[in-house]
Amino acid sequence: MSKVVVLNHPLIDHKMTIIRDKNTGSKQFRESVSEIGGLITYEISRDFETVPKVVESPVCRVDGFELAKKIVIVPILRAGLGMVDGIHDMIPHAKIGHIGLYRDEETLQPHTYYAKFPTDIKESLVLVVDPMLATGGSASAAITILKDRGIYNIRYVGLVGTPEGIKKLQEDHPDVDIYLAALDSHLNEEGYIVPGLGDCGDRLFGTK
Ligand SMILES: O=P(O)(O)OC[C@H]1O[C@H](OP(=O)(O)OP(=O)(O)O)[C@H](O)[C@@H]1O
Ligand SMILES: O=c1cc[nH]c(=O)[nH]1
Ligand SMILES: [Mg+2]
Repeated sequence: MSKVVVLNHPLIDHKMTIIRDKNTGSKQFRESVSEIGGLITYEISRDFETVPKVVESPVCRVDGFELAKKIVIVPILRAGLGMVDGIHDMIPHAKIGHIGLYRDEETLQPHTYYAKFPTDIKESLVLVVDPMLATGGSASAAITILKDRGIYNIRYVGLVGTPEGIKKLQEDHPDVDIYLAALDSHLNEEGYIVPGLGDCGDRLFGTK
């Protein structure tokens, strides 16, 4: 069974409260989503494998390290895009793939409209990023899209999750560890996370 890590960090909690606040404007919302993406990445990269690397400092030869695996960030469009800059700031050499999915408002089922990945993604550690893990349908479908292409080294990185979403993701993809900034109570009848932060895509892009 996969690991579920709910990050417990004062800066993350502080910024999560900013984005939960309905009075937060779109500029601060966007900036905070991105910054939380960066903070999560710093925390979850503690166990990234490294390999030795020798360099010459201006003074002498020094034994150092570099990341063993390439990293690919795969945001689920649209809302996942909001986390990309913050993650990329932490791992500037990471490449970026994209999966386009939207959730049908009535059935809550995910529909795929786009998928594009770097050519060397199979040898990379893939971070699937999406702020909202609600029913878990979108995250599960995105990971299935990757696995159908032979991509298996995957972690899910989100901001707000629900027990329902975690259960779905763990059942469908027991090999994919789940990292979240917060675990919320439940879904309401419209499939929104309670307390959540509303429609993340709409708040990021001003579409409502
Ligand atoms: O866990 P689920 O029940 O599948 O819900 C979560 C999905 O819903 C939102 O996307 P949405 O469909 O609103 O698309 P958008 O990001 O383009 O607004 C969110 O960004 C997730 O991708
Ligand atoms: O609460 C929710 C659930 C799905 N998608 C969102 O943006 N918010
Ligand atoms: Mg949306």
